[in-house]
Amino acid sequence: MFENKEIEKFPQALNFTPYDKFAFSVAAGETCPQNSGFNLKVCKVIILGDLCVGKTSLLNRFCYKVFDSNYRSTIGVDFQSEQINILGIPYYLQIWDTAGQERFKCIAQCYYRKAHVIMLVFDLSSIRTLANCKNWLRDALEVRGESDNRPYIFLVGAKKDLLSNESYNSVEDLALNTAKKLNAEFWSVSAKTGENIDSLFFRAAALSFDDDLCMCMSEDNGNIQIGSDLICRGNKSDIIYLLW
Ligand SMILES: Nc1nc2c(ncn2[C@@H]2O[C@H](COP(=O)(O)OP(=O)(O)OP(=O)(O)O)[C@@H](O)[C@H]2O)c(=O)[nH]1
Repeated sequence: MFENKEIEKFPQALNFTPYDKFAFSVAAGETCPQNSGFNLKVCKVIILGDLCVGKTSLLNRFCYKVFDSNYRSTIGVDFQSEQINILGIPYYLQIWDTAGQERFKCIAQCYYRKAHVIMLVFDLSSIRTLANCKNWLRDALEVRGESDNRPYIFLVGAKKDLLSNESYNSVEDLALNTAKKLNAEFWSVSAKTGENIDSLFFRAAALSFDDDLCMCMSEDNGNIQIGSDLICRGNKSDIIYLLW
């Protein structure tokens, strides 16, 4: 069931049985047995950042594979739901696009709660918008409920197509520095060319999916279980590694 390259990286995969594949489908809720204890969740992503940095374009490129060079400011908030498949397992990304305009901030903040992923977007060709990312993150974390987990943070440099290699390299250093301070992963993307857009959202989904799967699996004497179903022998981190 696993590719040779995966087995090379992870020899224990040889011990996995065809039942494992079934088990992962069960984990996705396709034929979820009663009391399996697994409830597949949606990954909530919120996209934040200054006016006109490219938030809506990011969403449109990922969900509709289109790019529009005309600018229409977002009013309040908007959202799209996108299904992706991870090893054949359906998983949902609920992506919230917020307005960069200050006057809509209060409205958008109502939607920040329980986010699994925060994407802080800045325009690679406007360094000022990078500096503001820390404020967007501060505001988003402030409205988090006490029981909410800390979301995964992505610092996303948009409009990469507008920069020469030389200017990109100097912005990248600054962005990496900022990402480190914010405990974020830095990604540079272009909604115009599509560069890195799918990879960015797949990465966000993968991290969130890992968490969901980890929560639903239990480990007992080297047996991995979902609810009362034995799915394989090994340990949880090995399985997660195999999935990605
Ligand atoms: N060249 C280039 N232009 C882009 C890219 N992404 C967005 N733009 C342009 O930048 C402008 C603003 O893009 P939007 O996606 O609307 O920006 P936004 O951050 O959603 O703006 P608000 O909704 O007002 O906060 C538009 O004219 C887009 O066409 C990109 O990757 N490359």
